[in-house]
Amino acid sequence: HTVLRNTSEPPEVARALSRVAGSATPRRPSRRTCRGCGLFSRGVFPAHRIHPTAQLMLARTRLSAFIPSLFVIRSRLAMSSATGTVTIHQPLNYRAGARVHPADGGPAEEVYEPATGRVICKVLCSGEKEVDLAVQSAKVAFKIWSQMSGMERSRVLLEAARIIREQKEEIATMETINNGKSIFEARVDIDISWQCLEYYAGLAGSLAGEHIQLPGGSFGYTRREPLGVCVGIGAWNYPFQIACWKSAPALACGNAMVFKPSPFTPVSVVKLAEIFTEAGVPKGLFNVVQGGAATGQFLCHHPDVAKISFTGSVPTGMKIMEMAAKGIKPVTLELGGKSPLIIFSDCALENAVNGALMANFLTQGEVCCNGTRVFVERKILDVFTKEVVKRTQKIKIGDPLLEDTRMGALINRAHLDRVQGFIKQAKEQGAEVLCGGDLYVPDDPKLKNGYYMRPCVLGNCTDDMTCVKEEIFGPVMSILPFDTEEEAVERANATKFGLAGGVFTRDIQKAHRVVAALKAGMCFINNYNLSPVELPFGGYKASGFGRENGRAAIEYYSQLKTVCVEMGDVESVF
Ligand SMILES: NC(=O)C1=CN([C@@H]2O[C@H](COP(=O)(O)OP(=O)(O)OC[C@H]3O[C@@H](n4cnc5c(N)ncnc54)[C@H](O)[C@@H]3O)[C@@H](O)[C@H]2O)C=CC1
Ligand SMILES: C[N+](C)(C)CCCC(=O)O
Repeated sequence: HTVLRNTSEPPEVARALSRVAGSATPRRPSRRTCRGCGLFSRGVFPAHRIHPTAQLMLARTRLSAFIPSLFVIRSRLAMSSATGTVTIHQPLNYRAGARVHPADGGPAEEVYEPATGRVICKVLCSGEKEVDLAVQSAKVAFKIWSQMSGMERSRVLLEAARIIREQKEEIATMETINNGKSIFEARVDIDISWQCLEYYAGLAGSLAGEHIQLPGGSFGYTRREPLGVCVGIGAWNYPFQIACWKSAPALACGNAMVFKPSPFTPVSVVKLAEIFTEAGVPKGLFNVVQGGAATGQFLCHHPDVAKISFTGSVPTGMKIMEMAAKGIKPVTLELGGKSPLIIFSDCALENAVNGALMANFLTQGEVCCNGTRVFVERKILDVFTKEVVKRTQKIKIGDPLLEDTRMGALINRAHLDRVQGFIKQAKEQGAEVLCGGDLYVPDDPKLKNGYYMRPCVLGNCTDDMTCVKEEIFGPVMSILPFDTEEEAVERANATKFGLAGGVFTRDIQKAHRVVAALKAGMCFINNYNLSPVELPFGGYKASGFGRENGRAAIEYYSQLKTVCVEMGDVESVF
């Protein structure tokens, strides 16, 4: 019924695509078309009657009208998977369109639920053979996917976005259980994830080259071509979202992907792989290999990998770049930060306080672009600090699956200890703990072994303190007074990092002047930590290079071919 396209690809892709196309283009019945399938009746079937085969279509439509209510039930079930109850038994690798156990690999590693400290599953780290199988499976799918038009790829990505929306509650719940962030935030992450797929679905159909006239009627043109099999390596703070930020532009450009999440958060990305398959990507287009550094190294060294996109720490980023250099592979590096947030005395105070909380305490402070160095103009230092402390003390910590929780548990015991170590050192170096910083033990007995701490505000800070220089990746804000704009900008830039920065002021000229002077890839004026997928995101200096999101990401997942066409004769110099 919905033959909207050429049928040169394998039947499963054709079937999936026509299903997608069919559901994406509802047909309005007209007097001369069949009310069921929308086909022109050719007079054989009177307009008021329904084409017999279309009765099946109508039944399907009625069924799909019923399906949303099934999803509501499913979502409610997902929501009932309370903290401390979930265990995962399914395989966590995904290859050639199915969950699989790795063909080889190292020992199994335990995966925790940060809210309770319980083991929710074990992850089998993939070895060289498994990595190779995943790359080979991606290569096969790449041959099909890269030949499809942008519009065809767009339909599949839109369908994947739709399925994510539909399963949002289930995915967000899993993300909360495995990462420890509040369900409130996890839902936002999943929204940003499907929006990212929608955005690149929108761009896929418009990817094009140029036509350039040359003398004598000759001409040249450029083709924007995919790179091949891309590797995505993710951090644990935004497991599902990072996978979408990488796979959406990669797939829109016609690439295949092998993704390795952090071994701390292996769960939700396999769901994404299943959704891509359900949406109609060729089997093997998006694969998941689980594991840590060793698995990552097999991926980076693989000769058939065309590109590596990495999100993680600066030290690992350096290693990735070294490995990529050996194979002349392009890399995108989204690394850490120690971003400045500059609050001028002419700001709207309440907005600035809200901004400072947004800049520091999302996802328990485990956010790369956090504005953890809060420079406050001395004139408002006291009032600002007092208000920030008051609001920080009110943040509701606890069971991340509860609706009113705003801060859950940190990723694991080792990381919690590390953050605690930074606070201890800050005190030794002369900083004053204005609030929080201590461990938090919830009343609920099942949460006793979770990794909670109270969000912390540090006063009396100076630029040379470790807490001001190093990325803590926890809920710790350092407040630093300043007197002049020049001083604030200079101190803001005095860091090896350059991921983000922010300014709060009512003076628009000052706002633009200051962000223009900040050496950072992502700047905010009068807000912080928003993530519109339309805007490019990425760092300067040690925070990495390449961009995710926005049109800019297309550059990093495609390459340009130039074709020079001679319309005359060849004039040889020989
Ligand atoms: N700029 C950005 O967008 C973001 C940056 N980050 C940064 O990530 C860090 C926290 O995340 P982590 O997972 O602890 O970072 P990490 O660098 O330890 O690990 C990141 C990923 O790299 C893998 N990996 C580790 N060693 C490897 C190696 N030798 N070869 C290949 N892969 C390897 C890990 O298994 C994981 O999947 C923070 O520094 C944070 O700032 C986190 C999120 C976003
Ligand atoms: C979504 N946002 C802006 C809060 C953080 C994104 C970067 C990261 O993965 O840490």
